[in-house]
Amino acid sequence: MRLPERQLAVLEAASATDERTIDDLAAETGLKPETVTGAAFDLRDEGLVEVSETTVDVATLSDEGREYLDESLPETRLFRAALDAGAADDPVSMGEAIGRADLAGPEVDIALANFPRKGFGSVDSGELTIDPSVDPDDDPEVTALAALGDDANGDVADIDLADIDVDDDVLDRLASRGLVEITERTTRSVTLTDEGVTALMEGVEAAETVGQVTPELIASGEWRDVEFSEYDVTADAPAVGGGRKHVLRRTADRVKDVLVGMGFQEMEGPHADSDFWINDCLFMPQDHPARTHWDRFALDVPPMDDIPEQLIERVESAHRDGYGADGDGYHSPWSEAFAREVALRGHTTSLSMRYLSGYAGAELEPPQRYFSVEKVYRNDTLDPTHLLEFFQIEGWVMAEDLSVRDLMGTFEEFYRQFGITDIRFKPHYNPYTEPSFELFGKHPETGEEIEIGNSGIFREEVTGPLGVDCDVMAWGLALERLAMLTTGAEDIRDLHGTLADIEFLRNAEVSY
Ligand SMILES: N[C@@H](Cc1ccccc1)C(=O)O
Repeated sequence: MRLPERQLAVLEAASATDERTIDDLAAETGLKPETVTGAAFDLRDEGLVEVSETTVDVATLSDEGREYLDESLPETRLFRAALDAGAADDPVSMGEAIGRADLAGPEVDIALANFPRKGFGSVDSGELTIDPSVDPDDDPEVTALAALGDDANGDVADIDLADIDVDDDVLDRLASRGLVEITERTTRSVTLTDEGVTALMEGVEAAETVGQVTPELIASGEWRDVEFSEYDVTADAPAVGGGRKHVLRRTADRVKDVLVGMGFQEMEGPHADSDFWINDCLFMPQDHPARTHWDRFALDVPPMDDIPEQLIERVESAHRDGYGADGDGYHSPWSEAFAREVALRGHTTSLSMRYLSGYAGAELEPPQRYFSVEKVYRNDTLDPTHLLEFFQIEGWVMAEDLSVRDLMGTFEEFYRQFGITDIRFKPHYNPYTEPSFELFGKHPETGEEIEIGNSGIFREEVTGPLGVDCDVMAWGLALERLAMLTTGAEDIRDLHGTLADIEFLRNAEVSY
């Protein structure tokens, strides 16, 4: 029989009568434990060994536990200091006992909490009394700490809980104090089967195998002749957490791919923009509540001066007098100075305005499709579905004769690419679109309908002054909400920010 070298080494080191652990075999063969595990599973598949598994609870002292093992628990030190100060006879002041015990920082609270709990004595109006019948060396927590720290070299080690005699309650207490950590450990052991013994007696030869293809093997052509070891995808291996793109960034990339695939071009433009592009072009009255300070991050910078004069005039006239023959304006104040003020954009519809007006590039002839996936800023209150900064998926289609069916069909097609087929529409109001619709999607975990976007067909009061004389349907969708639907995250703050769970970020998938 021929076996790959590592399998042969494990086979020879294994015994038919003694179970040998992976660690033993690794020490004997000089192979890494994960290599031995892989080889053991291969040998098992060939019927040459048996692999058994046992799970044990092991305890390890934490750094703090180790420290107390060397220097005594804070409450023990407090007891001794109080005893020295005569607290067995008369109460001593807490300050004096703490000073004598040389307790500092958090140790003081730890000592004062555990001292009465253990019946060492009492703490009353700033004074300590001790119970002289107590011997702090009999404290079961102290004995347990000593048992856990006691390995042959006096080093901290993992101790199999079955090997020591420590009460469960005491152990739980030490764990809740953060002095020991209890974990489950699986140990695998290997024994030769009859077939394994027979194979060894008949003689096994080592076949040289290659674990990994290298550029050298390919370049030299040697790969044709070597024998490759087989992969066992079920074998244990250390997890490698490599760097990867953030799930939100990957979702954004995916959104861009989908929209480009649907024939859209990407827009770009400034995060800090004039109120003109953010609001005035959208026929948002200047005294609209959302334009006041509580929704807007105003910036203390000079006003924006390079806005086309004629466009300003047309927009102002739409606000004051309305657009078209039967137009009726807002009859509310309109100030050019306010229009030129700069703020962080609260939506990326500012980019749509720049492009539709022809300011961002060429005059556009229908049909056209544009999008952006960019950050927006709102002075909202943080909660599970709101952040102060988020990504908006902005988009619009310019064409002759668009209808609500085009709008709905576009969203159905877009969300279908993410496996979302049950979006719902709700009539809505925006000052700049008519009709308007909010979009809702069902959260995969909670079943709740969450708002995922806002959309509509731009009013003539918007398109007219921009110089567009056909239909434009448009939307702003929330990237984070889409990611909540695709990843199942229930709180937007689980997706990014300081609360996000690193394991979630390592493993979250973006659906394709
Ligand atoms: N600007 C809107 C989205 C939207 C864009 C274009 C048309 C209609 C709605 C929002 O932020 O909610």
